Amino acid sequence: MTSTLDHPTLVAPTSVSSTALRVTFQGVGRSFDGREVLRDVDLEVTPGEVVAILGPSGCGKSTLLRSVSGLDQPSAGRVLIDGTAVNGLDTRCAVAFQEPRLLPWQSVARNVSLGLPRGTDRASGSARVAELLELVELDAHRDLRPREISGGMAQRTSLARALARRPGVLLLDEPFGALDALTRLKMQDLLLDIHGAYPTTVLLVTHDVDEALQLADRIVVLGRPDDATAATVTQLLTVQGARPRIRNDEALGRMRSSLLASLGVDAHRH
Ligand SMILES: Nc1ncnc2c1ncn2[C@@H]1O[C@H](COP(=O)(O)OP(=O)(O)OP(=O)(O)O)[C@@H](O)[C@H]1O
Repeated sequence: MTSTLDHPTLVAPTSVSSTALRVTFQGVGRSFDGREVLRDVDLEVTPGEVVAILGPSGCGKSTLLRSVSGLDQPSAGRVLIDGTAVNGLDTRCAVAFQEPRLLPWQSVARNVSLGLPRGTDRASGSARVAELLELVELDAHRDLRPREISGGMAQRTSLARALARRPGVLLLDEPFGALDALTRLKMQDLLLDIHGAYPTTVLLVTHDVDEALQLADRIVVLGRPDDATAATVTQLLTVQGARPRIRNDEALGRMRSSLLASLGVDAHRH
């Protein structure tokens, strides 16, 4: 990778600003074909907060995230953004997935511009794209096509595209899950820089306990209590300490062990 992410000092472009929005889950439940996946999820995410969602595979993390963007509708309860119920695709949110989902025949810059709100005029659109490319350190690579860039660069393009519309809520579904370990750590640092420059509300689904501990203000654990058939919030933890956090900090280590145990993993083996 040819980026300068090894030097993560970032000067926030002054015009990158947004209104971070509150997200409220009220008794959210979801069943598919009569099979209950989620039940009674209640959670309040404050504006500008970073909340990580952990839980065993298939417990409904992505489904919960999709209910915020309107990509999926709960069968019970509701999701509110800034006090208004989500009803269909919600333009206050932007989503980034594990796969960057870039258009292969378009340049990096053009892919980012696809995230601009409809009706953005040409001049402010290209200024916005230039700002975002600088933010994710891709300004030197703006004319390359997706096949010419690394997985990490593609994921940075996807993040920039998600930020293009200045979302009040940024939804990240395993955004770094397909990246190698080193790129993943750099992307976590970059996400903190992005959040510093652009302090929107972030909901992050991850399988990685360390990633959650590094990035989140709070961690939500979804699970099925006492052999219940559906998952709900089984733990809600506040992560202490300003970010970036020291990765081998003792208190974080204790939290890590307890999270791994609650996910059914023996911390001594990992
Ligand atoms: N559109 C759908 N139709 C039917 N079943 C679905 C649909 N979407 C999700 N499911 C089911 O709901 C359950 C939860 O899926 P979801 O993808 O939300 O879990 P997850 O916790 O994100 O999983 P993973 O960690 O493996 O990504 C799974 O059993 C899945 O098969």
